This record gives sequence, structure tokens and C-alpha cells, in this order.
Amino acid sequence: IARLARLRDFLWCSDISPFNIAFSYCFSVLTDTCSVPVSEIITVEETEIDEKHYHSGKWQKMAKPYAFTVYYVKRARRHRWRCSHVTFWCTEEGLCNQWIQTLKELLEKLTCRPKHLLVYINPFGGKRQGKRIYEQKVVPLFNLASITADVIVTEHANHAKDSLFEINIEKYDGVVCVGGDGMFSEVLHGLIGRTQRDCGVDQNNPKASLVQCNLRIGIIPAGSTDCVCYATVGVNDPVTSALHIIIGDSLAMDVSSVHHNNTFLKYSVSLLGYGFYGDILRDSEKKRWMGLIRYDLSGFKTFLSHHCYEGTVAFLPAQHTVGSPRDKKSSFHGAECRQKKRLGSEEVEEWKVIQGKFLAINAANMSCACPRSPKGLSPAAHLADGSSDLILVRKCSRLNFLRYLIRHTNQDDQFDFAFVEVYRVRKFQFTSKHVDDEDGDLKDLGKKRFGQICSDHPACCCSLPNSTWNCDGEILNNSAIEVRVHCQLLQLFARGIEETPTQEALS
Ligand SMILES: CCCCCCCCCCCCC/C=C/[C@@H](O)[C@H](CO)NC(=O)CCCCCCCCCCCCCCC
Ligand SMILES: Nc1ncnc2c1ncn2[C@@H]1O[C@H](COP(=O)(O)OP(=O)(O)OP(=O)(O)O)[C@@H](O)[C@H]1O
Ligand SMILES: [Ca+2]
Repeated sequence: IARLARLRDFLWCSDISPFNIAFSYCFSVLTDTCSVPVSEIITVEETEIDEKHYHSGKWQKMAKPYAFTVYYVKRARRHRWRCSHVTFWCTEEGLCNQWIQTLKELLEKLTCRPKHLLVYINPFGGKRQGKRIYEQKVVPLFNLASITADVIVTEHANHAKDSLFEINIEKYDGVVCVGGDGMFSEVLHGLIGRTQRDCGVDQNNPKASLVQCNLRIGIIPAGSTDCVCYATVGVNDPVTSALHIIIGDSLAMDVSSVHHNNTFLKYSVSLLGYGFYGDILRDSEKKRWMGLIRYDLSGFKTFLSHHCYEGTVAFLPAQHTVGSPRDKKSSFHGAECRQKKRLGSEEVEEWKVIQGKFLAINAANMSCACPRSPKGLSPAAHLADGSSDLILVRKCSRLNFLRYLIRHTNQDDQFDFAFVEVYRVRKFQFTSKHVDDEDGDLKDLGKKRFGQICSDHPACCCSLPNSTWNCDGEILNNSAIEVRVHCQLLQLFARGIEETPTQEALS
């Protein structure tokens, strides 16, 4: 029964499209391609047969036709999913009902599917289309799948995050955010923060082991970068994401915690970047009104400024994972945890320390694939292995840095440069040379000194005292940070990037 194709033994079939495709065609569709796992059926409905349909089709020959329609997930080009349907006809009412009943019972057994969701919409994210995208593309699919939702259209930044601390979240099967990476970040901070509060875990303690969140998050992409969605689904397409939510896919992902002097700053799931990406973000925030193009302008400007920053990076290599950031095969499709072994108490943690002048320090918890760079900052970065890929780009010429950037957009290896190093790490710390000397205990003190350094040392040709950290698209105020990866802290409604079936497999 798992394969709809078998239904043809019992029923006649036709697509109920306005064009009423001929039987022979439909049979061949069934024989060749229409084999759908029950887990990818969206819903089954009894089909009303109107007079027009009845008189125009071959089922006129049936004394009295009965029909049901199966809505299912259909793979389209480039990781896109679409909702498709096929209608099955027969002469016996009982048989038809039996099929509907049986399929419904099978669907009922899929307990991983959400029934009731909490939805946050950022009406101002990306091209400001969040509300329209949700209403036009997502709601019809949720209705079809009988998913109900409580919708909150955010009124200000942090609305979603704050509300997740207040709301009774137990009645929901998941939280959906309609927006970009910034909106996703808000929802994950709300959900992780709420879970720790409920479990009595102190987020300010960098050594605390955090409690995993029970609710899954679904991302309906409607932002500027949509890197988390792109890197976990393979495309930033609202319909595809809605279908992943409906069928109840699950994908675990690592989350990094960022601390400064035993104070919790932020969580990061995609990019934690100092230097190049920090400077782009700081500059682009002033240009928010420009929309999407702000990143390209700030990127160009930051590229021309060519600033490097001196500091020390100390990290704990991730020996427990298999694979390396230099692996050729990307981990796109792999959602499984690749931990080889947990670090036993007898194993000594060996920190590695690197000092230097850097154009960029990037920690990628996932590939960071996005439309700008389809393979991402670290193509082989693994989503759920408890590690992050730490990329150090040392001071080099503008031309070399450009060559490095260009390799993010083609098939060449962006790590194959003498000035680029990449390590798979479980924890790392960064201290800027300039804050190092005088970094006090207090955050505010740090900020004040940061200000002083900037005015005391006007921008010299290349080496600047401090950059800022870009944490998933948000600016951090401290340059000295301590980062730790928490393995599989969060679950998404996604399944990782599926391998495209080869021609052979299709035939
Ligand atoms: C010559 C072309 C080279 C193109 C190189 C492209 C590399 C792009 C890599 C993108 C990585 C995105 C990482 C995602 C980070 C997200 O957590 C965060 C939140 O959404 N987004 C940003 O911070 C937003 C970050 C936005 C980054 C935009 C980078 C644009 C670089 C433009 C450089 C121009 C050089 C031109 C020289 C003639
Ligand atoms: N109603 C609101 N008004 C103003 N800001 C909001 C509102 N709702 C959410 N925000 C904030 O807007 C920021 C950007 O949102 P979002 O990520 O959806 O869009 P974006 O344009 O793609 O930005 P990003 O570049 O961060 O991906 C988020 O950090 C969020 O906190
Ligand atoms: Ca990881």
C-alpha cells in the first residue's frame, strides 16, 4: 500500500486537471513515475464529481463513478518541492471509501507531523513580502494539510524572541518564522532561552550544558540572505519549506554559544565572522533602507578598505568528528550525527594557539550556502556533528583576497591558499591584540575603551585595532569572545539537502 502505483489494480485513474488527461497517459504516469511514499502524501480527500467532469471523460461508461484525490510532494528542479495531486476513480462507493479510510489511517500514524503551529511573521524582512508570502503560498498548503496556526505579525525587533518567553508553548508542535536569518535568530534565541530558563540552566555560564529544545523550528524564507534555510533545504523557496513542515521532517543542528567574560552574548548557527564579514555588517546596517543591495555595496567598500586585525585565536580541535573541512564531498545531504566518539574524561583537551594579522576570522557552523555562494563559506561544514569550521584568512594582498572570494562562487577550493587555514573545532576564543592589553571585566568598560582606541588611532592604511563580530547577521559589541559548539541543540523542519537523483536512478 506504500506505493500508490498499486492502486491501479483496483481503480481507474485520471488527473482531475481542467484538461482531463486521457486514461492511457495517466496509466503511464502511474507506471513510470507516480510512486509516492506515504510519508510524502500531504492529504487524501474525497473528490466531488461534477456533471461537467462526468460527461467529458471516459468514466461516463461507469455506472456511477466515485473518486478520491491524493495530494503529495513532487520533486521539481533544484531541490524545489511542489504540491501535486492525482485522482483515482472507481464504480463502487464502498471501495472508494475504504481507500480513503485506509490512507487516512496511515497518515494518522505519522506522529512526526505538526498539527498546531505558532507562526511569527516579520513584515519588514527582505523585500517586505513576509505577510504576502505566508498568506498566499503557505496558508493554502497548511489548510490542505489541516494544520492550524496562531499567527503573530511582529511589531518591533525582539517581539518574537520576547513573546517566546511568555507564551504557553506547550500547546504547539512547532514554531515557524517567516523572515530572514535575523528573524530565525530571534526565534532560536527565544526558544533556547526559554528552554534553559524552564530547566534552570544559567546561559551565562559558558560551561553549562544546554538542554535541547523540544519544539522544531520551520523557516519560511522571506529575508535578504536566508542562509540557514538555503543550507538546510537546498533552496530558499517558501512552498518547499512549507511542505517540509507539513510532512514533519526533522533535522538536528549545532548551535554555538558566544560568551564574553562569563556573560552570555548570543547564539550562532551560521556565520560568526570577524574582520571582513563584521565590517560588511557594520557598514550595511547604516544602509538598511537600501534593501538587499546594501550587502554588495558594503562588501565592495569593505573589500577596498582591506583592513586587517591583529589578535590571538585559541581553539580546541574537534578530534571526535570524522571528516575535515577540506573534504571534497560536501555534507549537504548528511543530517546524521557524525560523532565518532564522545570525549572521555581521560582524554586531555589540547588547545592550539595562533597569533597573527587577519583579514577575516570566520567560524561556520554550517556550509553557509546562500544564493550568493551556492557552496558556501565552508562547503563541507557539518550541521550536526558538534563542531564548527574555523577559517583564518591572514593578511594578504587585495588581489589574493579577491581570488579567495571568487572561489566561493565557483568549483575551486577556497582553502587552497597559503594565507588561508581551516580547522574543525569544538571551542575557540579570540582576543584582539588591542583589547588584550587592557580588557577589563565589564562589557561597558570594554566598549568605552574600544571607542578610545578608535579615536586615538585613526584609520591607518591597513591594520586597524578592532573589528566587530558578525553573529548570524547581528553585531556583537565585544571583540574578545569565547565560543563553544553545542551538538544538535536545535531541530528544524527540514531534511538536509537531498542528492539529486541521477538519470540512471530515474530510468
Ligand atoms: C567577486 C565576487 C565575490 C563574491 C563572494 C561572495 C561570498 C559570499 C559569501 C556569503 C556568506 C554569507 C554568510 C551568511 C551570513 C549570515 O549569517 C548573515 C545573516 O543573514 N548574513 C550576512 O551577514 C550578510 C553577509 C553578506 C556578505 C556579502 C558579501 C559580498 C561580497 C562582495 C565582495 C565584492 C568584491 C568586489 C571586488 C571587485
Ligand atoms: N516588526 C518588526 N519591525 C522591525 N524589525 C523587526 C520586526 N520584526 C523583526 N524585526 C527584526 O528585523 C531583523 C531582520 O529581519 P529578517 O531576518 O527577517 O530580514 P532580513 O532583511 O533578511 O535581514 P537579515 O539580513 O538579517 O536576514 C531581525 O533581526 C528582527 O529582529
Ligand atoms: Ca557543525
